[in-house]
Amino acid sequence: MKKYLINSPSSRSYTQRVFRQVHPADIPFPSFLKSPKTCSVFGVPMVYGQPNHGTDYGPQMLRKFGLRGELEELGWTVRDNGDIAIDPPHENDPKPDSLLSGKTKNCYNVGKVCQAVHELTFYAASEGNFALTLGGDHSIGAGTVAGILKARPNTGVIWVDAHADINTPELSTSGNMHGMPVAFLTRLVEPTLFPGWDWLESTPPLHPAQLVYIGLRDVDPAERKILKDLGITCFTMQHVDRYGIAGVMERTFDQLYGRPLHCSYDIDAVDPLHAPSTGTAVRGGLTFREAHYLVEAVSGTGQLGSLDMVEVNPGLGSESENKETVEMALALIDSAMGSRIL
Ligand SMILES: NC(=[NH2+])NCCC[C@H](N)C(=O)O
Ligand SMILES: [Mn+2]
Ligand SMILES: [Mn+2]
Repeated sequence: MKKYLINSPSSRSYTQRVFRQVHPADIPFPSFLKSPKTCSVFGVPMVYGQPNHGTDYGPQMLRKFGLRGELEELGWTVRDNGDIAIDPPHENDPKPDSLLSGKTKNCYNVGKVCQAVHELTFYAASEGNFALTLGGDHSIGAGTVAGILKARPNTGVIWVDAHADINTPELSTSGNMHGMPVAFLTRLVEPTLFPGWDWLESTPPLHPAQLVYIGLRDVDPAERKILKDLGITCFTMQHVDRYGIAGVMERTFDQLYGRPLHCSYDIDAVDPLHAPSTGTAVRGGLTFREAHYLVEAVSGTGQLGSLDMVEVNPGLGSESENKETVEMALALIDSAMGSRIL
């Protein structure tokens, strides 16, 4: 019998491995990745899913702070595909019928960027590569996850975020599309109603049972209802308090057992004390160690095949805040890719 209840007794299998494994060499190699282990890196300097400048500097800053060298040190063959070209939205871009579909800022632009991104992650994953996507704002998660699902349809998605990003255009109060990718992925939204999004129909929908949230603490009222109606597993910050991050990870792996894993890490899941430079910071987030343990545990399952690091905005804060945020994001990528203390 499948267990989706967060309080169900643990199957232990993942957990035992998580605690046994302390060295990257001990992490079991996912059967769906080729050898030598190869990481395809995609920069997606996207800003049009939200109102701030600066998320477009995310990819180049992560590279500048030493991404490639650190991945290579962890034993990865790195294929850095550079940044994808993103055209700004144009006033002649097709617009959805607003009566039918509510508010979507830059709908066509975001859709087209996600289409390009889904082709990249699909291709990388089909070749047996690890797909590492550097954002950019979180609207691109609709693209990364859709492409991964096309290549590995039974993938389990761990959405690490202060926010649920599951607003539908109808219900969104901001109209910012970085608050909507999960609604598109789970098909709460009919892709053909939205110009730029028809390609999504060629990808498998994300089933609610394939999705787990960790770190939530700022959920809109309409999102709360959706999460409840769909029965999506949410580990809010209150659950982190209650079970501890290790308990949350155990429960996550119980639900997603046996699936390849994708982790979509919004840096705003981390407490603003450690990652202040992000557009929608919310206090009361993951501590430095909780944020790391989360990805160490995911990596320790030996099932992680793709990762997004998004919403790093090195243009928002002071110089030291920006540096701290980029360093935090980079350290989290390292942990997800196999870095351990000992
Ligand atoms: N990826 C993010 N940081 N999303 C923030 C979303 C905030 C809010 N729920 C909205 O829909 O606008
Ligand atoms: Mn997000
Ligand atoms: Mn967020």
